[in-house]
Amino acid sequence: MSVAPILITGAGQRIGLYCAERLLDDGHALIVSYRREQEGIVRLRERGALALQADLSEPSGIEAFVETLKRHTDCLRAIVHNASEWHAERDGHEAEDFQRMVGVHMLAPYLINLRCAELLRCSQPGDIVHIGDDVVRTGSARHIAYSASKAGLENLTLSFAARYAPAIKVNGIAPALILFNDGDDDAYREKALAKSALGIEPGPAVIYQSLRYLLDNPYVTGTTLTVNGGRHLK
Ligand SMILES: NC(=O)C1=CN([C@@H]2O[C@H](COP(=O)(O)OP(=O)(O)OC[C@H]3O[C@@H](n4cnc5c(N)ncnc54)[C@H](OP(=O)(O)O)[C@@H]3O)[C@@H](O)[C@H]2O)C=CC1
Ligand SMILES: Nc1nc2c(c(=O)[nH]1)N=C([C@H](O)[C@@H](O)CO)CN2
Repeated sequence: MSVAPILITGAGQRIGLYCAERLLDDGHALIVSYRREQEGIVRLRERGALALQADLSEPSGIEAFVETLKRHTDCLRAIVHNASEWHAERDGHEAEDFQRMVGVHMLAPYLINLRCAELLRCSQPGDIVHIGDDVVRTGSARHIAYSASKAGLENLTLSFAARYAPAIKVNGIAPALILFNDGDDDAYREKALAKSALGIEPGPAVIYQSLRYLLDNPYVTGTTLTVNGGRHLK
């Protein structure tokens, strides 16, 4: 097992949980953040991961998480910012949702990157990976605030890559449809699949392949990998 742990946020379910398990399979020590205690977190603990509870939507929760993290480690191999809230515009909740998504998608990566760069410098190299969204390329009529917050995250990739080179590489992954949600009906699924040239729901392995590439490639920084099935071709 490699000594310096990898931190992945939002690892309680779906893509984050899948990538956390694959990192463990590949012999990495692992620290995860979660918001709700779920079966996936129990399983990660059983496999030796350190699980830290955190709500990353507000400054106090983010700072408390960083303080707890630093009590458990003084070295990190990588930080993967995966935690995310995906809200369409909701009447009467626009400002609250906007602030929450800017919090989770921008403020949390911003503060964690600033506060934890010292931990990453013990690894050669250190890596930061932001999980964004291909929707940044076009915007979204139904997820305006979500798309804008992910656009901000994509810009953080450029700024932190410039600030932290050469000791730390900073990159992004911009997925389009990877995994449907349980409540997605057939009509929604058919419409979503038709938006890409490849027309499939690929599942989380394609995100882990992208994460693995970024962790293993010593000559890539300031880059956002598009993993969108060719949506830009339609
Ligand atoms: N699924 C897809 O098809 C696509 C996903 N993406 C991006 O990929 C990443 C993973 O997607 P997916 O697995 O679907 O994500 P989910 O919607 O399943 O959410 C991932 C995790 O984020 C955590 N989270 C949400 N809000 C907060 C918060 N305020 N503080 C701390 N943690 C929080 C949740 O924790 P808990 O469960 O404990 O509440 C959840 O486990 C995300 O960044 C997403 O935006 C981009 C495009 C497509
Ligand atoms: N945090 C999340 N972000 C996103 C999700 C999700 O389930 N959780 N899902 C999508 C969709 O797959 C979209 O890409 C296609 O409908 C986007 N972001």
